[in-house]
Amino acid sequence: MFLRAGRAALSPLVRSLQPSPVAAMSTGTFVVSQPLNYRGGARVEPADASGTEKAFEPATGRVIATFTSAFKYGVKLHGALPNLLEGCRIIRDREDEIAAVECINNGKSIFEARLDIDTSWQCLEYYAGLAASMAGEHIQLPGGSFGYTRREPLGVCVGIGAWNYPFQIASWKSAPALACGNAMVFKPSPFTPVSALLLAEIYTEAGVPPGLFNVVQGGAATGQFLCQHHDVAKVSFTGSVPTGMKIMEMSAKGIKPVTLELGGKSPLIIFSDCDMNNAVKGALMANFLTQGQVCCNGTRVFVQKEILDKFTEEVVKQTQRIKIGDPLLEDTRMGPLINRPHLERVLGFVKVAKDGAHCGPSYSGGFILMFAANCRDDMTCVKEEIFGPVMSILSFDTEAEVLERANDTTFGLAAGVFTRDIQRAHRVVAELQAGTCFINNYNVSPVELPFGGYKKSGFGRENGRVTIEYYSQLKTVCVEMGDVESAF
Ligand SMILES: NC(=O)C1=CN([C@@H]2O[C@H](COP(=O)(O)OP(=O)(O)OC[C@H]3O[C@@H](n4cnc5c(N)ncnc54)[C@H](O)[C@@H]3O)[C@@H](O)[C@H]2O)C=CC1
Ligand SMILES: C[N+](C)(C)CCCC(=O)O
Repeated sequence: MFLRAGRAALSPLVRSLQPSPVAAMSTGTFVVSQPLNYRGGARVEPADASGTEKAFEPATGRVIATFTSAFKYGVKLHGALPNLLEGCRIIRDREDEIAAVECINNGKSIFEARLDIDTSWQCLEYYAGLAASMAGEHIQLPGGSFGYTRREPLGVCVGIGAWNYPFQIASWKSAPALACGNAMVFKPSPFTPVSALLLAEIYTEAGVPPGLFNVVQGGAATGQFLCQHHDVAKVSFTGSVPTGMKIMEMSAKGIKPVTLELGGKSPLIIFSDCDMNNAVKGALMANFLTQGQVCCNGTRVFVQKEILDKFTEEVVKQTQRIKIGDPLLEDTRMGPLINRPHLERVLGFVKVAKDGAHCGPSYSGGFILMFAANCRDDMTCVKEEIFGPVMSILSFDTEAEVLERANDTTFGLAAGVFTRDIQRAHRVVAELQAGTCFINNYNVSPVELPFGGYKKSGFGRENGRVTIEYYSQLKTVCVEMGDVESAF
């Protein structure tokens, strides 16, 4: 039975930031006063404002922005390929400032926010390279005739984001969309409306034509409006399964392709021949990034019986060392959950888990961290996505048994295996029903690798070369070099 929590005294940001409109940020002081919709290359108040919403700083509960939701939208395509490399350079230059905004609005630690900004500029850099190498095929046909294919943009793509990786999600969607010659209208989660605006301004500064990347603020109604809009050619969505179903239904009416990055309840399998030190670090990476609010987290940790006690003991030891508190402090590794209703939802799972497993929560304010040992597969905390810092540990005997249990879920986003036996590692991942599998690591995200799910975790991919296919359409050109052989 183990738990650990606490709320550090909120203290001023010690890092000094570059002068900028949002400089000198420290916990409890940051306020955004500029408009949060972005259109035609500038921050604007929408003409068709449908009411205002508030955005909060999770660490203090303070309002940091009051913003206007929008409902009308028109975007023109320019057919210009944007300079993503320059965007990448600006993000790197402004990394500290963007990370601080992300940390304040989301609650994740500044340390982690910087890693997210790294994977964001890496994504722009990657697709800047791919944009120049996009090519079709040349196919020879009888009689000297031939055909070729060309990749063409889809048009205006809509990106709808969740609140857990606000800047990264906006980057992972917009970079491939723009690299393929599309325009994008991005709607962030109303909980985290701020950092997408920084990305929009960076694109403009990088010379991206006005109107190519736009930000529309709002909740479900704005999202629905965008999905149903007749000018929209594609929707890429990151969020929950129930919303994903609605997005697919709406898109089906317009025969629009969708990419769905949805939830998960991923297995992490630890065999007794693993490198224990790495396996424990892997389990922490699989569960506690962004306060556990990560879709691909390996929340069902299956540990082979021989090493269960030792592994559990080590996980507890290292979990107790995680520094919880003010997310803007350099040594903090875990901040608050996104908001109080979400905290209460997570605690609800914990309460139910306590009846069956050896565990227990401890919290104060928005901060909590716990795990449940000796879980059973039928427990609610093992079956349902919690989206919080709650790791469930289960024991197993054999490879065949653990594979069956690992796959016994309607989700299929990610999975992991720790073992020193290379044959077993590949045999096991081949059997795992998950779109993204890790061997001897977890939750690393090289942008060169496609990311996405199986089953109810969605379809389509983000990152990697293949994502070009999700943001473009293939035109086939058939060329006759002889005479027409008419049937008439
Ligand atoms: N697979 C992945 O990459 C990720 C999946 N998620 C999943 O997202 C969930 C948490 O994120 P939330 O923001 O709470 O999810 P959510 O589904 O409530 O909201 C996601 C986005 O959809 C918008 N939205 C809500 N209803 C809509 C509707 N009817 N039509 C159009 N748009 C609508 C929201 O305003 C928000 O921008 C978790 O279940 C998590 O697993 C989160 C991050 C990454
Ligand atoms: C970056 N990573 C792999 C930890 C999570 C990305 C998916 C998400 O948005 O939850």
